[in-house]
Amino acid sequence: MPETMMTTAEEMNSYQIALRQLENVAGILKLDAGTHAILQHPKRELTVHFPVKMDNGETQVFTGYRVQHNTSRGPAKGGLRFHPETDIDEVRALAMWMTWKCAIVNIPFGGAKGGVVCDPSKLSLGELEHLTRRYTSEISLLIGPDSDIPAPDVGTNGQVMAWLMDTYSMHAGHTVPAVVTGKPVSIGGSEGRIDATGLGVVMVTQQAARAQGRKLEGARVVVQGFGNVGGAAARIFHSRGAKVVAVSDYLGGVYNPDGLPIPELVAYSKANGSVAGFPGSEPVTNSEILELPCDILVPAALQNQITSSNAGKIRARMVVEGANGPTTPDADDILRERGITLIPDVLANAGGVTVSYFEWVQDIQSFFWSESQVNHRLGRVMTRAYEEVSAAAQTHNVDLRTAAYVVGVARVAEAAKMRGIYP
Ligand SMILES: NC(=O)C1=CN([C@@H]2O[C@H](COP(=O)(O)OP(=O)(O)OC[C@H]3O[C@@H](n4cnc5c(N)ncnc54)[C@H](O)[C@@H]3O)[C@@H](O)[C@H]2O)C=CC1
Ligand SMILES: O=C(O)CCC(=O)C(=O)O
Repeated sequence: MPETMMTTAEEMNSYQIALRQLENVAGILKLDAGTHAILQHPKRELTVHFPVKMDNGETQVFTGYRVQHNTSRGPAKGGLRFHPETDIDEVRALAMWMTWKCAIVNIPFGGAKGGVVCDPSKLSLGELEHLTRRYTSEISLLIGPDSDIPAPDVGTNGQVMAWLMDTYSMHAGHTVPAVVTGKPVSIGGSEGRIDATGLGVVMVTQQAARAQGRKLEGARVVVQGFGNVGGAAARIFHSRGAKVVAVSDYLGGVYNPDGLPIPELVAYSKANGSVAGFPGSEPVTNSEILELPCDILVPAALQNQITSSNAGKIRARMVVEGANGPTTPDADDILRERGITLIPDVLANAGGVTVSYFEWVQDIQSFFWSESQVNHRLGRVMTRAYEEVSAAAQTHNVDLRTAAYVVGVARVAEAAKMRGIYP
């Protein structure tokens, strides 16, 4: 039985936090005990240990996971993380969050996530390819275009997705583009997928700002994490007239209260492997960056960044969760009490999986859309999801995270009930 209540909120791991969040809405939704119990548990988990021949001739054994949380609404969907500190509970939490996220944006997928315990920055390109191909072979029991479709997450990218697609296709004996999303466009990826998560973050921020009678133009934005999500979000905020005053990556951050020239910063980061040291800016650490004065704070790196230790020091009007799980439940309470609006991960970063859905549809049809078609459809999905979550917040008089869970969990429970799988 998953344990949620034995530990204080700050000591909880990501899976325990995910269970606590589910528990918070079980009462509102009057979930029966059987349905609640089923939603607490991942449907299927696979742990694999697999060898990779390293460049120095030695064999190293890596551990990987693929967890499918729920498939009531469709095939399991979710990213693949390469990170030295990933573990089964992190992957379980991320899989559960995918289930709710797909339901909130109302796309026909369940939730899954994968992980390999490794530091991709310490692997050569060849080692990374061998690791990806071997992991794909090991999880090929589970994945497929009708069953479970991986995508990029922390530490993985379009190249990794290309190797995954190729390995799966070699087993199948023919090309199967729809087995994975976030692929390069040249092999069946979708226009717009690279920027989709960041664009979705900006779209929901714009809606929330409008609802508060504020504008994005001139708003001060701070972004923690400068990868696929944070980098794109910073670029798009900048292009829409917001003032991005600070950004960071795992090596450190940079701050300029007058606004950073984001296109130059992107070029600097590409050339130097980090934003740290960008000329004309002050250095900030990854904890300092969260406490800078701003209108919009976007944590877009990892989990548990905003905790009870720093939530009282956040000086943003709005926190928009680009990352999955950056805020602990205790910090949620503190931010709410301080009147800081929080747009939760399962809504704020759902643009990525939404365009992954579009990619899967295009692959199945072998009929491809332009970037403006993709972005237009993404805008419709994000707008509707934001409106539905806001409406649930008003109806139940709850914060946006609870409201998002009300929408997502209700849809999953309803699908399960209709299929007659659960009581
Ligand atoms: N890639 C996607 O489409 C989606 C990603 N997400 C979530 O967004 C977050 C970021 O993912 P990606 O951008 O894809 O990963 P990424 O690997 O492209 O980038 C991660 C960024 O965070 C930085 N970082 C790592 N550790 C850090 C630390 N301790 N402090 C500050 N920065 C740190 C890295 O230097 C890098 O700039 C994750 O929580 C992921 O699950 C959510 C939805 C979709
Ligand atoms: O694009 C996808 O399928 C999943 C992206 C992802 O891993 C996430 O939303 O956390």
